[in-house]
Formats: sequence, structure tokens, C-alpha cells
Amino acid sequence: MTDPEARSTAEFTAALRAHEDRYWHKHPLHLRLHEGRLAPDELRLWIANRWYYQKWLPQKDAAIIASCPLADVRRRWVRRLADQDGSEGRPGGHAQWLDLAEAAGLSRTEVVDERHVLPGVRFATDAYVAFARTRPWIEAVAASLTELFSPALMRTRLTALRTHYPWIAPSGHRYHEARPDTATHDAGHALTLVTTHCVTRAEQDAALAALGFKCEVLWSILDALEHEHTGRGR
Ligand SMILES: O=C(O)c1cc(C(=O)O)c2c(n1)C(=O)C(=O)c1cc(C(=O)O)[nH]c1-2
Repeated sequence: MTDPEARSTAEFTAALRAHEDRYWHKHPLHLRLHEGRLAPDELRLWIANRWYYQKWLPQKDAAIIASCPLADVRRRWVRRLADQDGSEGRPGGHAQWLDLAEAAGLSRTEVVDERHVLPGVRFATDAYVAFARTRPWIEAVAASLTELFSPALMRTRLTALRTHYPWIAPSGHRYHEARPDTATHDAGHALTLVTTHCVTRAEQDAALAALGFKCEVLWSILDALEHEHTGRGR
């Protein structure tokens, strides 16, 4: 039976896409990064902290797979693990992010041992992983829909890195060169899942809340960094 209160697919999609206003591309730290106004140490701190978000993504995605009863969804979603972890002969996003860290003058050791990770970044990222572990799988899929907005941001960032931070070796740019296309495909798949499986008003509301929560996770990550950069963190 259809829910008379449910949004049409077009209305629901528009409501999801409207979350772009809350996405972290507008955060002051991203704006400063894009304008070339981050000092080398500030950029390095951003890279080391963004690693912490990145490193948890496969475990977040494994949590979605673990709670999803649908084989078709699991079969497609599992690709996300190799996209970050890599597979035989193919480096994944994690290796590419560590290349960026090295190209920017950080050692792999100091990134991987998380010595630069700020408490706020840890709390925000951990909250996203906990969400995926505890909420219905489709809500965690909805939370991943910030990726609808990430390709444009990553392309802007790549141009900014090349233009304003030429001291970063080109070997560091592979992540940002490769990821926007993958993100576009992944986000398209996730959007189809959410619009197909969230058919009642309550399910749609839960998906919208999940995406709102995720926007806050990302925004909080940058707030923690901005606080540190402006010297109020210590
Ligand atoms: O660099 C970025 O700004 C950015 C943003 C996001 C995002 O919007 O969540 C992701 C990524 N990158 C990314 O690289 C990535 O693999 C990714 C996975 C997810 C997710 O929630 O499943 N978001 C993102």
C-alpha cells in the first residue's frame, strides 16, 4: 500500500539534493584552502586529519554490508572496500591519500600512527562509523549521499592544490584525479537505493535526517581543524 503522505521520487530527490547547502564545501577552512591561504603546516594538518576520516570508510562500508539483507546491494557495495583498501596490483584511495601526505612532506608513519589527529575529528568520524553500525542499512546509505556533492569539491580542490601549493609533488594528486569519477558512480548508485527503498514518508524523513547528520559530521571535522588553526585550540 502506498503512503499518501510520501513525497514523489522527484520531490524526495530534490529534498536530498537540497542538503548541498549544508555541505562542507562552504566551510571557511575549505574556502581558505581553495584560495591558497593555508600555510604549509595547516595544509599538512588537514591532510593528516582527513586521513582519519578516510581510513574508517571501508569499515563503515563493511558495517552497511553486514546489516544489509539484499545480495544485489551487497555485491555492488562491496566494491567500495577495494576502492579504498586497494586490490592486487591496484592501489586504492588509502595508498593514494598517503601519497598526498608524503608529497606534502609528511611521513607515512606520522600519518598512520594518528599523532596529529585532533579529538574533534576523531569524535565526528567515530560518530559516523557508529551510525553505520547501529542504524538501518538504508539510513547509512543515505548518509553516504554527501558524495553527490563531493566531485565538484574535489575538482576545485585539485585545481587549488596545483595552483596555490606548487610545492606538493604531482605524485600527490592521484587521489583527487581518480576519486571524482568513482564518487559520481557511487553516489548515483546510493541515490537509486535510497529513492527505491525509502517509500514511506517516515522512511524518507529518516533518510533526510541521516544525510543532515552526515553534513554535520563533515562540518565538525573542519570546525575542529579551524579551531586549531586559529590558535584557539590550545
Ligand atoms: O574529499 C572530500 O571532500 C570527500 C568527501 C566525501 C563526502 O562527502 O562524504 C567523501 C570523500 N571525499 C571520499 O573520498 C570518499 O571516499 C567518501 C566516501 C564517503 C561515504 O560517506 O561513504 N564519503 C566520501
